[in-house]
Amino acid sequence: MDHPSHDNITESSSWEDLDPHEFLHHDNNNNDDENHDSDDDETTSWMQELKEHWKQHAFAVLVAIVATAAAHRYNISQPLSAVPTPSAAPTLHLYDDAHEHLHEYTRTANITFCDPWDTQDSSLKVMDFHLSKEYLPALHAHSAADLWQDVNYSRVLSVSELPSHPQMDCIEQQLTSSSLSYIKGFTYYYPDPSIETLYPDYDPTAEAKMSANGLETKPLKAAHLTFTGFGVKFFNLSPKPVLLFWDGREERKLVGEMAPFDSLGTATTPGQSFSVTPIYDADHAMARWVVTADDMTLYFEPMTDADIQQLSQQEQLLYYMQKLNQEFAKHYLIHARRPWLSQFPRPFPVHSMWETSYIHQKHVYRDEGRDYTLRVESVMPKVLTIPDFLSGSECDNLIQLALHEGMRASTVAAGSRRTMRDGATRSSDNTWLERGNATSLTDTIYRRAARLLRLDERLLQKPVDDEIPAHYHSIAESLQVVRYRAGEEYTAHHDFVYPSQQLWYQPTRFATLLLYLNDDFTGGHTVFPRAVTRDFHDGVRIRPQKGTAVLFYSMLPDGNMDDRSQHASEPVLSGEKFIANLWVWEPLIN
Ligand SMILES: O=C(O)CCC(=O)C(=O)O
Ligand SMILES: [Fe+2]
Repeated sequence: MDHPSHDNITESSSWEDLDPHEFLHHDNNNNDDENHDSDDDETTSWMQELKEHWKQHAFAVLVAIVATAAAHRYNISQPLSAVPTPSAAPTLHLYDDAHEHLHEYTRTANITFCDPWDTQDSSLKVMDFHLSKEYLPALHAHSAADLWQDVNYSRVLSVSELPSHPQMDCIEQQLTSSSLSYIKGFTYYYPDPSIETLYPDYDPTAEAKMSANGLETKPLKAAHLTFTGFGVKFFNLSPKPVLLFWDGREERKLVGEMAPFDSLGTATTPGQSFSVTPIYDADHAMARWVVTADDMTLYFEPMTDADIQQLSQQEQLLYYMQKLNQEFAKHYLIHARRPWLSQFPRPFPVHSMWETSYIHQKHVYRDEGRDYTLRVESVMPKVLTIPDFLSGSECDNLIQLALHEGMRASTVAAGSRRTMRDGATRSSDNTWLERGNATSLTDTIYRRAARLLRLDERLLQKPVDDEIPAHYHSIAESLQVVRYRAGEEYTAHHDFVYPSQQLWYQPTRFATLLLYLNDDFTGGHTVFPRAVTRDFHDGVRIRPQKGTAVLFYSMLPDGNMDDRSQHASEPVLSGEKFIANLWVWEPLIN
């Protein structure tokens, strides 16, 4: 979803820079079009697209308001049991019978400002973090959103007084009863497993004996990876929307639009250049970066203290929510030694994950009278294969269904709300197959997938707006069938999305179930170029086999996105490759 930038490196730029202060004080309403010739370039067409998008967006907000009100009317479910839900404003409860796993879902579920708890999960470790007192209102906003289940913070943002919350009481106690000048919090993080644990039959004593006997030993070390890519996340800490560009040597490409106080992510390699421009003037950059492997979160931060004072109360809150995330990310990086790509606070994944303790670990489960075997291909990232997940005729029928539906050029994400065609990144074509009725092949596959994922199959149903109680929420997309012809590929990318910070439940893709529908072609292997092994510099490569499923997780058990889940489809050399993707979201679909 998050697509890579290309390999050229910008050396000089042919457009001028703009003082961010001009931008902050620019009147969007009057001057939207001032710097545009009417019809001469591509810029004009995507500008029109953007304008169209903003028009549609206004409509989407209206729909959201109506949906929220409708949800309230239908009174979908019980409120949180532990905390009273104030009754004044409409709330969208996330629970119903099919969503018990979401019971007590709260954004701040795994942070505490009171006494830290013991770790229940041995793969997680407790970490502490310190926050400046200026983040108090932002923390308060998150806890209030938890109380109210305020899906898009609209309620939190519309009141001047937020309700009290036990966590906030703990912070107050901390600040009054001790001499702490900062807020001290606790959460868990997922430490990378050590290389020894990936190879449990490795015997270090054998090695010591060998070297004592003068024999050459090969200590267990992670292979040095040749691929240098990673995910970067850009933040717009300004009260206006901006455009993010990738700046190549000869061309610029729009990565997407960043809403005020929001972010955008992409996959890239060290040395790539990016810039931010006003939405009304794509020719003038206000900030530029050349990304390095040390800096994966990049901030467009044009405001002075005086500008911040000028912001409305809501804008200030959004600003400090983003600064809170930035502050937490520093602590996370120190403990976990990887960038924080989620949005703090972010609870752990609510869906279960298969244990991936060591490479080639096996799990067997029984479904409809048959045993299925999962084999761990990689622990970092978590990748498993399931041979014969589909039968040969199921694969053939899926291909036929897709061809009948009609294949169109594949697109990649451009921000959280748009997609675009980018043939250099993803040259395949694809189609979407909806989950059908109980007798259809697609329904069979969704049910089988639900049992593999150990999820209630109702969660994988398409949401039906006018049947709110049972089917309102879904965690699965339609089945995407992809065809790659010779020469076509999908360069290294992540499947997760970077949700807007203004979405309380932070929806993102959690797992990918990738189904190989044929294998009568050459090339087209799936590669995880950042997978840690002792042997391979290219990570882990999986050779497509008809009927085999690949299950991999885009999230880590601590709620962070797994940057190592980056993967690619190598170019097909001859023949045609067909796959199907089933994407599962967490906690709910956006
Ligand atoms: O075709 C493959 O092997 C990978 C496809 C993929 O990563 C995707 O469609 O997101
Ligand atoms: Fe993918």
